[in-house]
Amino acid sequence: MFPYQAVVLTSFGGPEAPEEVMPFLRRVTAGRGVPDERLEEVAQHYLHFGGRSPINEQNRALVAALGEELARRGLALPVLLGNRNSEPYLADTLRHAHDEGMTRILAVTTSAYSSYSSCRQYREDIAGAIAALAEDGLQVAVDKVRPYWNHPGFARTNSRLVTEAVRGLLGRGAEDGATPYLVLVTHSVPRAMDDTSGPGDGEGNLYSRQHEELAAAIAAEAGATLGVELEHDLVYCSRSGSPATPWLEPDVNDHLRELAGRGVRQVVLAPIGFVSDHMEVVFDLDTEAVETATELGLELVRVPTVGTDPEFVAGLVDLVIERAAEARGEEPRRPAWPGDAPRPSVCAPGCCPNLRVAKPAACGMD
Ligand SMILES: CC1=C(CCC(=O)O)c2cc3nc(cc4[nH]c(cc5[nH]c(cc1n2)c(C)c5CCC(=O)O)c(CCC(=O)O)c4C)C(CCC(=O)O)=C3C
Ligand SMILES: [Fe+2]
Repeated sequence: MFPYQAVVLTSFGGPEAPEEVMPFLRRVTAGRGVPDERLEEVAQHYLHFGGRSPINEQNRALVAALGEELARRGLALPVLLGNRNSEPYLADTLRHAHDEGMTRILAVTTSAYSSYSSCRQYREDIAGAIAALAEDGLQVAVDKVRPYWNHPGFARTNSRLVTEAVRGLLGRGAEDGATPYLVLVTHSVPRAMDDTSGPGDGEGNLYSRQHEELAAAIAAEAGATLGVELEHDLVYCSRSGSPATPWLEPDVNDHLRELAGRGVRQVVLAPIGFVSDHMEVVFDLDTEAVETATELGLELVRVPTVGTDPEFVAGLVDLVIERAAEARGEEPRRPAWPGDAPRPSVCAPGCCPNLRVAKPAACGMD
């Protein structure tokens, strides 16, 4: 028996028209201490693209790809989309699912790592959606697949995409024979959020450590495949919040300046922190960082995100099957690369805490 009646791709959401931009930004930042100047700046990023984020279309493509891969494995499971910050909202999606008789649902988030923003906040919003239905006497149960930063489907796909990008640059041949420099990039978060990422017992900084570990593994594997010594750094983009609050650094633009100063001429920029080419990627990287690189005379190649890459999609379906086996009380094989420590599918109590207000969170032991 398959324990779930549907999969819900649980994502951030984004605006699709200019008039949706400010309401979206206010919803995302409610109670999060983001200054108005920052909101106006980010509104301009969206308006630069006609007020439309590419994220929803990308999620719809992933929903379709997941449905096809599930069907290919003999699992005729509906795949739904539920967002945290724009339509279709998660609560509405779960309500429709309940109307169709689906009461046990598996969430797959579009976020791979451990931290409050990338894991617990999704769990809080899942709990909020379940509570909204419960107010109307409707019961749904939601489980979630584990954070998949080190699931081979995500990690190895990133590694292959980086390898292909570096190979492309090597093929063109730098006149001085220099190897391109690999810069891996993810969303910055407040230092306090990173410090508390993970389950307390000496495991803080899980967010930055997971990225560091994957970045090093990719650099080593791509270098070995191509027979070159590939230097790499992990950097951060999309810093928000108050300028007085410390966030993870270095910023990608500052780092490109430093690399150019050290004589680097070619950079491969790999957004390993994101699963699709959404606004952070098309603005903060493809617009802003590309502009910085151009000013510096750096050649920059941006690696694609995993998107709907078949190896990534197959990995997500593997995770669905793994979680279903766990729900049946079995002990499935839980592959991990890099390392040998897959994250638990049910989060530990107090994992990646909300540092502002205590809120109920689903898919965990608290
Ligand atoms: C770790 C992380 C991810 C990766 C994990 C994941 O994917 O979830 C992520 C993804 C995303 N973040 C997104 C958009 C925004 N994030 C903001 C603000 C913030 N993000 C934070 C963290 C993260 N964010 C944090 C700590 C803040 C500060 C406010 C707060 O403490 O919550 C703001 C407010 C304005 C600003 O200041 O930038 C916006 C508009 C979009 C949608 C893009 C699109 O529309 O295409 C996506 C996928
Ligand atoms: Fe964000």
